[in-house]
Amino acid sequence: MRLIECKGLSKSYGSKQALKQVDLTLDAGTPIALVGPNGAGKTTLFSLLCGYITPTSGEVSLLGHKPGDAALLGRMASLPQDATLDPNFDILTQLVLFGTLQGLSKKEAKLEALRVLSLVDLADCASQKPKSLSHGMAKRVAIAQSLIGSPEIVLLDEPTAGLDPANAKKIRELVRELSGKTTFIISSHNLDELEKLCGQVLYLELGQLTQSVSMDDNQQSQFLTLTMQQCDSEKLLDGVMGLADINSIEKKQHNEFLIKHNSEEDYAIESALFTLFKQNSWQYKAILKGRTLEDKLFS
Ligand SMILES: Nc1ncnc2c1ncn2[C@@H]1O[C@H](COP(=O)(O)OP(=O)(O)OP(=O)(O)O)[C@@H](O)[C@H]1O
Repeated sequence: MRLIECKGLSKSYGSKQALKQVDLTLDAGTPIALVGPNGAGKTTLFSLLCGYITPTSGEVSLLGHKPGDAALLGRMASLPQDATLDPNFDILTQLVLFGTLQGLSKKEAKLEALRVLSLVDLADCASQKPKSLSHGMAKRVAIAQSLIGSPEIVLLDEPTAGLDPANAKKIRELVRELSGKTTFIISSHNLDELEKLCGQVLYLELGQLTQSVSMDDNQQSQFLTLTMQQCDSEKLLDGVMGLADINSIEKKQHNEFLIKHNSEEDYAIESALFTLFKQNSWQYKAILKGRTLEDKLFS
């Protein structure tokens, strides 16, 4: 069964068309990224998938059901960008309530609430009220809430925005760890993060789905992205072009170069590069097989 299917999905707010004829088919698996400039329609698409708003035209289904259908209770969840907690109740009480709304008994809901809080390292805060939490902690509680009942689909809108680097890393690890059972769809502006986490990247622009990029292409493609610590750029461009099986090398940004080659053996190219670096006493920082997500989307 398809995880998510959209056919000709459109949404207008008055005269503003936020989403235009989006056709989309997603299957369960590695996390899927949703990227696009401000105002591209990402939140609108998430809101349609959650059933918070209805389409102007077109169809959308999740696990074979319409958004908001009772059959999806406990099978899909979302972390909205502006998720807020009720200031009057402690964290545990709020999470237990969400568990019981999914059909768990009070006892089961309490165990589940504590389980998801420990996933985000906040079990110690269970009895605290939201006002005593930092912004990042509140965000982690909201992520915990979306994990109640181990849903098959979880939509995360900017899950690591505002989190410190250590906590952002923990959330990425958590998403990776839970990805066998849950398919995460993550809207974010952080391309580095999405590149590390996601198997597929959807690009929305002016309400239209303009690109769907598979990160697995990296393994097959004959590209290397080279980031140098220090080097003479002109000399590097000439030096690399002088190696066997090189089609082109392009400077992408400061100390970052994209190499296209026609060798079946990445290893042969890599070893020729290392020899070149040694001859010139250049230090490299990273060699990535394939192109960066930024390069795939914007060039
Ligand atoms: N309730 C609304 N009423 C009128 N226009 C809206 C409404 N919600 C969104 N829009 C408009 O629809 C378009 C898409 O907005 P949306 O919030 O879906 O974009 P987004 O990709 O999530 O943006 P961001 O990255 O800034 O969060 C924008 O032009 C926005 O101004």
